[in-house]
Amino acid sequence: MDEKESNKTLKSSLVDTKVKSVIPKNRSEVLKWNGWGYRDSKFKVTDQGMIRFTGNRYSIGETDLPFFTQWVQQVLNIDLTLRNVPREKFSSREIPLSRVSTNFLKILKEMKIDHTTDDHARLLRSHGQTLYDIYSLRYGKCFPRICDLVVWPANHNDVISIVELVNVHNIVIVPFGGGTNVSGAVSCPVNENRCIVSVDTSQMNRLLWLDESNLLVCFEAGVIGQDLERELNKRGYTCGHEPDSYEFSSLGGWVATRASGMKKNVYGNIEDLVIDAKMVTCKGVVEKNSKVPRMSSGPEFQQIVLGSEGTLGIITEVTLKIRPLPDCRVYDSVVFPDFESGVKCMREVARQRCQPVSIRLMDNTQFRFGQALRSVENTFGNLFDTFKKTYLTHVCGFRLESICVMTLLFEGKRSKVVTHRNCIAKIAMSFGGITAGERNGERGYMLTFVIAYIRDLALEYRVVAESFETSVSWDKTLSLCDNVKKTVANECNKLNIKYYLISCRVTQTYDSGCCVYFYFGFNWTGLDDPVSTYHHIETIARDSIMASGGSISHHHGVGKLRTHWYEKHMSKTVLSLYSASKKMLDPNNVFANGNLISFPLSKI
Ligand SMILES: Cc1cc2nc3c(=O)[nH]c(=O)nc-3n(C[C@H](O)[C@H](O)[C@H](O)COP(=O)(O)OP(=O)(O)OC[C@H]3O[C@@H](n4cnc5c(N)ncnc54)[C@H](O)[C@@H]3O)c2cc1C
Repeated sequence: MDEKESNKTLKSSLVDTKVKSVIPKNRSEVLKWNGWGYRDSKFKVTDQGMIRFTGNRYSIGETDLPFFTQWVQQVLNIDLTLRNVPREKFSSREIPLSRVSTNFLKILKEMKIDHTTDDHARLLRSHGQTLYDIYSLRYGKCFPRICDLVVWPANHNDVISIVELVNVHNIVIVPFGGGTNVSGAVSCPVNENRCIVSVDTSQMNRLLWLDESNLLVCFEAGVIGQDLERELNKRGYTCGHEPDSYEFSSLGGWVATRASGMKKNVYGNIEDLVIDAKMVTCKGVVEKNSKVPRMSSGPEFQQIVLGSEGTLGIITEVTLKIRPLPDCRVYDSVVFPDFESGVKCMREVARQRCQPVSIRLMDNTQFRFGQALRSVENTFGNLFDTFKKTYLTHVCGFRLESICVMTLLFEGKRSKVVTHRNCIAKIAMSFGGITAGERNGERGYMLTFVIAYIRDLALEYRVVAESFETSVSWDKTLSLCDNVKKTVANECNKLNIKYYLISCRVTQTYDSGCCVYFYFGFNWTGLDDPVSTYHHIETIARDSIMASGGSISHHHGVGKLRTHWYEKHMSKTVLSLYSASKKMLDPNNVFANGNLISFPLSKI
């Protein structure tokens, strides 16, 4: 290496920058306290009875959505004049009192560790984004148990001090990243009598170093996805990890839940991106002592950090692979006569290993739903505009009731993207697919971020909804989708639920299978307890997933919601291995958030 090159490495290695986050320490200044996302962004019904998306953060902002308005009325039989107004906030009387001792608070003060016992700060960090969480905040009772205290470590050393301290004082720790989990992962166990501390990692978000020679970066674990990506983009790089929640979820959360981003085909899932992750446990720090790309040195015990879900320690720093920013991004889309042709095409693309950064397939219901989310001005180029509709139905012989759409995102050098696009188009054609253009592809990806806001509107009009996902081998994909849809439909019929939606999309592909993501929602008019009913049907759907060869989760993790299946589907030896690790790393069970395994470890 010449001197100039080595100086560059040295210079780029010493970054250590505090990142100014889009999300302030007082989260509710910018984020909703009782729903998804930014406070200024939401679906609402105007005085004219039209659904509109507010704010200008997303491209469908500040426009009327007449087709969507019609769609919700027809499919879910929603009466938009009957709004179920959510509560403004809980009174202090409704929020469980903090049980922290004054002595412990005094010690934190002496140690200069930032903390609060404020009611709303504690409440905000005691839930994720499950239907139960959000429904309870808006219409139900406050959670029976919330954390007693929030602490904000400033760095790795603060975390070491906190972990030592809670062991001495027999206090429970729940690590908190972005709070976007959909598994009950940060909720406090109801029967926990010890004091519970939420360790909010958000102030631990420095870019520690960037190694341009080896394409590595090290961030503190509290950095939020969009902040991390912005800091890298400024310097000409990307990490390419883009879960649909990346605007609000944290690096530590991604590692702790084994997250998957939509661009995993090129950049990898989080486990492919992480070179090293420091985790502070009660018995010391788990970390590697070198940042090499691969090692053959016995079982990699350090992997235990991935998917640990806050049960073993606190992740403080993560070293990730990065890539130079791509020259261009190109969207595309393909229409298929039916879901089966689409799945077969995706399977062939995976077999030839020519997936672009992202490839997704929406079923007919989701396709229609996506088309409904357009404004009047935006009709041109849409698959439902008269010309295209006529072409698809009369010329190609497609039926609007069965067509589905594959959306594609390509990144890289322009010339390569062109070749890649042609290659996919050729495969798609052999399965009866017809290219539907960039615009439909781009809309598909933009809607990914906006769809998450719909549930809050739905709740206001007596619709409960949630998503659930799985991974499955290719040979079982179609039957799994079919079985789950039928199971849900049967159960809805049994329960006399007339207006519901169950739809799916294939979101990730692998050599041997894919990830399937379901949306399910129903109009609960006439039912007493919509959340329990939802939970009951989702449980039956998950049983059907497992019986159809699917997994407990592709990326949402286990949390508390899926412990039942985790315990059933892991072998006894695996459970004993986890139990032994837990007892060794956390002998006092201070990381007692109750994720993964719900029964006492002594029973294993
Ligand atoms: C709209 C929406 C879209 C989503 N899309 C995706 C997606 O595309 N892909 C995907 O993988 N997931 C997705 N999720 C799920 C969720 O965003 C991920 O699980 C995410 O990784 C959670 O990160 P977080 O920072 O919000 O973690 P939190 O919700 O704060 O915590 C999740 C778990 O991780 C633990 N944890 C957090 N930080 C640390 C730390 N530093 N050390 C130790 N443990 C820690 C917590 O204790 C908890 O057990 C989505 C969720 C929503 C609501």
